[in-house]
Amino acid sequence: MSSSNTQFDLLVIGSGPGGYRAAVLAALRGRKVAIIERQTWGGTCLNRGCVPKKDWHHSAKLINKSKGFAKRGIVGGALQGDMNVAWQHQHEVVKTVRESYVDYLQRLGIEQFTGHGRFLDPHTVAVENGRGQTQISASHIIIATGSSPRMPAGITPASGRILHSDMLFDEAAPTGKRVVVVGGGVIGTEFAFIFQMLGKEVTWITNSKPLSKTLYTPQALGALNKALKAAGVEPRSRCRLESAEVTDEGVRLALQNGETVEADWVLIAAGRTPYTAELGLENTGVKRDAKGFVQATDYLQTAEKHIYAIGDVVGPYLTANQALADATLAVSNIIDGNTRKRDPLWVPELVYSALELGRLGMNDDMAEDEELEPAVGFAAFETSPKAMGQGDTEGFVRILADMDSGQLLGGEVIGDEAGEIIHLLALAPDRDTALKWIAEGRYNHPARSEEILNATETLASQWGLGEQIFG
Ligand SMILES: Cc1cc2nc3c(=O)[nH]c(=O)nc-3n(C[C@H](O)[C@H](O)[C@H](O)COP(=O)(O)OP(=O)(O)OC[C@H]3O[C@@H](n4cnc5c(N)ncnc54)[C@H](O)[C@@H]3O)c2cc1C
Ligand SMILES: NC(=O)c1ccc[n+]([C@@H]2O[C@H](COP(=O)([O-])OP(=O)(O)OC[C@H]3O[C@@H](n4cnc5c(N)ncnc54)[C@H](O)[C@@H]3O)[C@@H](O)[C@H]2O)c1
Repeated sequence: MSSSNTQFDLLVIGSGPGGYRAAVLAALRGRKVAIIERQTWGGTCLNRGCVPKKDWHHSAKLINKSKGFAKRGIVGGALQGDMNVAWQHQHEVVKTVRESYVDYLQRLGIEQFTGHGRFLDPHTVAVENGRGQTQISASHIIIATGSSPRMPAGITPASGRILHSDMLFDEAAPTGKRVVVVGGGVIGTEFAFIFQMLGKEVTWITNSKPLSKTLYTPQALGALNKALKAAGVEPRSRCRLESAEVTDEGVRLALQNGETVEADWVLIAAGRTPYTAELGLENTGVKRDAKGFVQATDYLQTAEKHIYAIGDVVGPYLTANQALADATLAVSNIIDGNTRKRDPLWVPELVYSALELGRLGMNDDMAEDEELEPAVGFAAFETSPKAMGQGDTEGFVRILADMDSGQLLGGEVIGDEAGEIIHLLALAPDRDTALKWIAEGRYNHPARSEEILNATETLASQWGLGEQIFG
């Protein structure tokens, strides 16, 4: 056993978007920081989540768009996908990003420990790897250990055949054309489209309508369904997977309605659970809830005042965007005292499928529940000169504002580049003046982002909010 005598200001356990960002922010503010990672640096998001998924989504979009290339004068026919090459491409991208992440940590003087972190007592964490144990002490500790895939009861993963999303990227590309995707949540909705575009024959099994548990409006989900259908992807809703067995030819899946589906491989996307295995929380006062999430206040402080927890391990909002927002908040609360509360509704959420869907803030039902009167500002991409030139006019911007004050209540951006455009709503200095800020902005023309301004204008022209927003 070796032992580090170094005392750190901050120790971060886990190097996903939450942990990585927290370490960087604390170092930028002059703190002495250490970070521990048990697996691959960068966590789920970089190695087996957002980053490789976006790489594939971009390829899927190009293939989908290529159906309309001929009428633009781009000849050669529609494009086709190759999953093996696509797998290699994301792998190279992830490797390059990972190297630059590790390099940045080094340049900031953040001490990196590779191994499994386990609390020995509330201020000491042991890092264990094949070479022995190091003990690290710190005044403050952030738990950022993320989550892992959940398999439905009785279903066991099997390499190349019965996969969860981690296996998709941690193992070689699965082979075979007949693919089943199980789950109508975010991963199911994204990968059913991606696999279909990469040349697979996708059967998509969902036990409820896709994304039905999210806050997207019926209009947004309707636009997504239309785009999925046009791409040849349709869910078989009200189907529940009961069992999956590996056969000589692939997998055999039994559904609750009595049907059997044969395929080469299946991706199971049935949710994720917080990861706190062997973390030694029993040696601290940190508590978990009934689902295993680490309990933390709105300041992200646990029952041990010097231990904070962020990202997926706190839940219930399992996005990199939330983990990044949490990191900013936890570091600020540690350094400046508890001044900032978690505000998940205002962290943008995105889905990358046959359409990009982005949203933040309240939806109509939530606004009405709060007894607010929402005015709806709307602009469709079908009249955007940029979108027309791109031949990509699906989708819209929809903004909710308070009828009296013009305060921003929430918004949706549906369509290509939603993940970029949504920042105009997310970065406004405050919600009272957000739409004024948009109204007074300077824009590049023609651009898809201008539809945010056009939707804001309809709040004035149709709802009489001209003075509040443009005055
Ligand atoms: C397929 C897929 C696609 C996704 N796409 C998106 C997207 O487009 N946009 C988005 O916002 N979100 C996306 N997500 C969600 C996003 O990846 C997660 O919400 C995010 O990674 C959570 O960040 P985190 O820092 O909390 O934890 P993680 O990224 O899970 O990182 C936690 C890290 O802690 C390490 N760790 C755990 N225990 C220990 C220990 N005891 N000692 C040392 N290290 C430990 C783990 O090895 C891991 O590297 C996606 C997820 C998946 C699965
Ligand atoms: N773009 C993003 O931000 C992004 C992308 C991917 C994943 N994520 C996060 O990762 C997490 C995990 O994603 P996910 O899609 O696995 O989870 P999810 O919780 O979003 O959806 C799981 C789905 O699986 C269904 N399901 C469960 N058991 C089933 C069964 N036996 N048969 C059929 N369907 C079944 C559920 O009804 C649900 O629709 C989510 O919380 C999500 O926020 C985010």
